[in-house]
Amino acid sequence: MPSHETVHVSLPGRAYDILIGPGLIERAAETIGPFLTQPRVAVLTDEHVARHHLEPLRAALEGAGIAVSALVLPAGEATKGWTEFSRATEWLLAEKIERNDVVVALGGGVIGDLAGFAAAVLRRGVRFVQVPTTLLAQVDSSVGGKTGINAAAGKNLVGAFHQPSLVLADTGCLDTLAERDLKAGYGEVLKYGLLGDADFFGWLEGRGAAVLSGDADARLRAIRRSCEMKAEIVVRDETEQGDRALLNLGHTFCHALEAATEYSDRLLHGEGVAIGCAMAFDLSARLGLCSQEEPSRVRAHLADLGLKAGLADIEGALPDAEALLELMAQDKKVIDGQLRFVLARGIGEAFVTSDVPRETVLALLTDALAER
Ligand SMILES: O=C(O)C(=O)C[C@@H](O)[C@H](O)[C@H](O)COP(=O)(O)O
Repeated sequence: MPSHETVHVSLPGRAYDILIGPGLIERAAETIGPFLTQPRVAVLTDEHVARHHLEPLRAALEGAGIAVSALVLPAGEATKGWTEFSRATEWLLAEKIERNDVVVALGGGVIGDLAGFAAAVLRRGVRFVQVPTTLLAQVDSSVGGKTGINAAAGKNLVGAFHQPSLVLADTGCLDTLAERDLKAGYGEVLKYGLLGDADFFGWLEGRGAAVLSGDADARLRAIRRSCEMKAEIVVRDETEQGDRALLNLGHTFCHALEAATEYSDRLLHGEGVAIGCAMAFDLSARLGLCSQEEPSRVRAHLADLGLKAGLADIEGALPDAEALLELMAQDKKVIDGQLRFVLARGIGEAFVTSDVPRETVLALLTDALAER
C-alpha cells in the first residue's frame, strides 16, 4: 500500500488532517468513509479534472458501497463566480444533501474555493473534504478554510471561513498537470520560503527544478513544508486578524493583476503570486527595508525555473499605474481605507505594514509597466 505523510491542523473543535502522498484517491473510501453517516457523497469538480480523476474516485468510493453523485462544472477561474456557485448550491439541494452529509471538492483552487463556500452556506453549513488535484491547491488553497468566489468588484470578495474535515493531497494527480499549471502552483510554494523560511527558499533554489520535473521526494517535501507552515499560521490566526495576512505575500499585486486581465488565462493565479512576490520584494528594497540583492535573488530563482517574474511577462494590454492602484484598493487587507502590504526585511522575514507611501507604490508600478 503506498505510504503518505500527515500534517495536522490543530484548530480547537475543527482539527483535521492533511494527507499527502500517492494513491490517496484510490484509497478514498478508507479515509472519507469514517466521516459519513450515510453511505453517499456529492462531488463537485470541473471538466478537466473529471476527465482524469472522477472515475478513479467514484470507483474507490462505490467499490466500498458509498454512492457518488457528481456535478461537473466548466474549468477555469471564470467558474468561480455567482453563476456557477448558484448552480452548484441548487444542485446540492436537488440532491437532498443533508447537514450530516459530506461534499467533496475534487479539483484545483477554483473548485475547492467554490465547493467550500457552497458547503459553508448550504443549510448553514455542511462538512466538506478537499481533494486538491493541482500543486497550487495541494500547497495552499485546500488548507485553512478560506472559501469563496469572485465578485464584479474583485477577487474572492464574497466568501466564508469554513474548514474542511479532511484534505487528501494525492501527489499522483500532479503527473496529469500541464507544465504551465505546475509552474503556477510553484508560485505559492515559493511564497512560503519567502514569507517565513529562508532555509526552505534555499532548498528550493537547489531542488525547485526537481519539484517541477516530478521528483517524488522533492515534491513531497515541498508540499509537506508548505502545508506545515500554512497549518501553523492558520492555527495562530484562523480568521486573519493578524499573522494570517502573511500568507497574502504577493497577493495585493496579484489580485489587481488578475482583475486587470479579467480572470482570463492571460494570467493564472499562481503566476500572479510569483510576480506579486517579486514586486513585494522590489517594494521592500525601494523602502530600504532590505537590500537590492533580495529581490534580485527572487527574480533569479523565478528566471532559473522559467516562471513569470514581472509585468513584461503578461501578454496584452494592462491598465496604467493609477488604475492598478485603484484595483488594489479592493484588497481585503485594507483597514480604514488604508492599503496594507506584506513586505519583507529579507528572504523569510515578511511582515504586514500600512506604512507605505502611495507615491512609492505608484512609482514601482509605473517602472514595472515601462519595462513591458
Ligand atoms: O489562506 C490564506 O490566508 C491566504 O491568503 C492564501 C492565499 O494564497 C490564497 O490565495 C487566498 O485564497 C487568498 O485569500 P484572500 O482572502 O486574500 O483573497
